Amino acid sequence: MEALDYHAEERRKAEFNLDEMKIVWAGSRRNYELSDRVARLVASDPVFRKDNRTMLTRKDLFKDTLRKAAHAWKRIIDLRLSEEEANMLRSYVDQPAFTDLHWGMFIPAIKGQGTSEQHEKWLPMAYKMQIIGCYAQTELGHGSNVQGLETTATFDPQTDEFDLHSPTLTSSKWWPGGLGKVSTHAVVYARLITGGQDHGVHGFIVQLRGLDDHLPLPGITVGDIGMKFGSGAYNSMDNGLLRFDHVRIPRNQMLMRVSQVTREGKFVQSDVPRQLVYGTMVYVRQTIVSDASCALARAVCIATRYSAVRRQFGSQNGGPEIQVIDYKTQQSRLFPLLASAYAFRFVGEWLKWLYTDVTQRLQANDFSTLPEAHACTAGLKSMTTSVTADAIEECRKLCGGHGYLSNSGLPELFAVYIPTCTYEGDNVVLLLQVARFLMKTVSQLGSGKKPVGTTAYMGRAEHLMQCRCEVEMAQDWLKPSTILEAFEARAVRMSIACAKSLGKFSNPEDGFAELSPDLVEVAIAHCQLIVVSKFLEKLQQDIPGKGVKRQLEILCNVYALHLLHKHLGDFVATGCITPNQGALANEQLRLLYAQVRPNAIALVDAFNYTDHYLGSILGCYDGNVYQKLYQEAWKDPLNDTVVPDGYLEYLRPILKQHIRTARL
Ligand SMILES: CCCCCCCCCCCCCCCCCCCC(=O)SCCNC(=O)CCNC(=O)[C@H](O)C(C)(C)COP(=O)(O)OP(=O)(O)OC[C@H]1O[C@@H](n2cnc3c(N)ncnc32)[C@H](O)[C@@H]1OP(=O)(O)O
Ligand SMILES: Cc1cc2nc3c(=O)[nH]c(=O)nc-3n(C[C@H](O)[C@H](O)[C@H](O)COP(=O)(O)OP(=O)(O)OC[C@H]3O[C@@H](n4cnc5c(N)ncnc54)[C@H](O)[C@@H]3O)c2cc1C
Repeated sequence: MEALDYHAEERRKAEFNLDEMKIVWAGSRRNYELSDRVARLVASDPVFRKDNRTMLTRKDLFKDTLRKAAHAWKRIIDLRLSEEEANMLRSYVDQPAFTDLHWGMFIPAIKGQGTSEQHEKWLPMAYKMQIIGCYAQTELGHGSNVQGLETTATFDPQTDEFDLHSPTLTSSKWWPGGLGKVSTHAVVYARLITGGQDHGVHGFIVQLRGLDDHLPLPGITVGDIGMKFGSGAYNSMDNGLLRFDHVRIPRNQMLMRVSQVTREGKFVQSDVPRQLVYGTMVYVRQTIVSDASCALARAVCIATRYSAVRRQFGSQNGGPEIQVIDYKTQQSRLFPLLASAYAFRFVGEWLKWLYTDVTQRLQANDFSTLPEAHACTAGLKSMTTSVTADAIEECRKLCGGHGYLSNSGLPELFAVYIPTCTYEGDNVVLLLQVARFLMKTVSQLGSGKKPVGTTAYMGRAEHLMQCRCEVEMAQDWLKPSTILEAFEARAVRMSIACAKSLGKFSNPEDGFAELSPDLVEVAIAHCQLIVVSKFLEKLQQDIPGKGVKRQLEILCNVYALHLLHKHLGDFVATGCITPNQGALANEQLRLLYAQVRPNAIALVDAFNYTDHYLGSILGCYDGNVYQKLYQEAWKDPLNDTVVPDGYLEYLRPILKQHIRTARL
């Protein structure tokens, strides 16, 4: 007998070819097929079960993580999975683990900052997981201010070694994932000191634990920093603390691509910019943008499917009540998030291209695009994670009371996701980096140096400062060039206004500090422009499949116009549009929501998430929500007994006392 599909009617309404949309979402047919195969592999494996995760104690959760990581590694070896498939498998296992840092930061740090000899020595061991590494940069006293780190690595020419030391309490390494209980090695960031001179922060490969007994090596104190936000969630990760008491490592364990220390103890700075020491962060920020689209898509998939099942009010003549997805307020909260998931997917694709391009240039000693790559990765990491974190919470509210249940999947998704706003660079700190880059670009506008890449629009500042939006009717807002010009004009006008205000300060740094809230807004406007423009560029491509391009055009317009509506103050105050044109944009937005509505379920089906990965009763594919919620409730350990533990000690005496009091 065929299983019931509560969404069948919704699926029939779709006006586009779902299979083709799945390919667009995955990036290519090949990606789709790989990802689909790996997702099913994980979903069908009982070791990767995760429905009981939030009930586990920290110790049990951690052991479960080790078990899953070991099993994942076995599957990767047995099935001879490629690096790409292995990464997919780890992400579908969906449990933060030391392996994220080993593959995601330790190996990239060695690859990006190590010499070829260091690659030859360390990478084969790391690839085979004969050593496991983490990325130990942040300290108890400093995270954002990397140049303020206190751990020292002092060169001793007598022994040809570095002496690693934690001189103060605040110099203790604090937060690195995988450090607390697992890593045998770390790339440690410390101040390099030679001949009494401080050369700033550099990376060093340091062994932390014995490879036979896993015990900390002499001079090393290491442990876990404790429970974090939420149940389950990021508590599967052993974020750690680490102190060095004059730990000795050989000279050749300093990562020496950017600068070197000779046998005599001479510090040599190569032609490579010192910012390359920060290269791993650029790499990870880029991956975080793609991950944002996945997390956002996941929350939106849950909220959309549930909104189609849930009915409240409006029954007529005893007929069914209204599906909550048909309420305009629900649509105006949900559909912009759906559009944002697609928008972040495409900007993530583009950012991956940008990162690959800058990496190839760096290999050829062309460092010209590094500042832009830094600004784009920093800004988009910040913007996409902030939006996604807020969106997950919004999706929880969109699911009403049931969204608050752990088995909706949303509380744990929120808890696991929100630290992305902090790690790999606090989002405000990163936006200020973007603002610096923009102010520098504006200051060079008169110099004849033509802005390129994502700031090319500033080269048309003269036009953008005085252009007038030509929208007269709601449908005029559907013209891509109209949308793009409005976003460009807003970004350039906000930038130039801030630059002018900065010019009033005698000390530019004082001005930057004073105006930093405005500068953050400028950076956000610029990042939103990037996302809108990359979505529009995507639509220039040949996109096959009945109705697929049309749906993407609708989503792109929803994305852009909801931003315009949300930031109407900016657009009107800078004179880019009139209040009436703002009202027309809102009118058009309502019409667009009506066009999204029949396609909503199919648009989230296109993410191709398995029920295992979604981990949500409210978001399950067949929509059989109520029966599953009811069955699940009985699985809670509190329901193992009819009368709860503690009744005799604590409840009964009160109840009896109540009876006695009543009798008095
Ligand atoms: C190979 C297999 C791959 C397998 C993949 C496996 C899949 C996994 C996917 C990946 C998942 C990863 C796991 C996720 C979990 C991550 C856990 C989180 C880890 C961490 O949090 S690590 C710690 C991160 N810490 C930070 O981000 C600190 C933030 N602070 C900074 O970055 C900098 O200090 C700051 C604030 C940007 C700059 O401070 P400032 O003091 O002003 O800077 P400097 O004086 O040092 O330099 C100024 C100068 O440099 C430019 N700059 C700054 N940063 C960069 C950079 N990154 N790149 C290029 N240029 C940079 C800056 O703009 C200034 O330029 P000027 O021209 O103005 O001088
Ligand atoms: C779950 C998790 C995992 C992590 N994993 C790792 C890891 O594997 N390896 C590692 O090395 N680190 C790791 N970290 C540390 C992380 O990178 C830092 O916490 C992060 O970079 C933020 O730095 P901070 O904690 O010093 O924040 P702070 O800089 O102290 O931020 C506190 C507040 O001050 C504000 N602020 C700071 N500077 C400025 C400024 N210049 N202007 C305006 N406002 C400012 C911030 O916006 C924020 O509101 C992890 C952190 C978390 C939460």
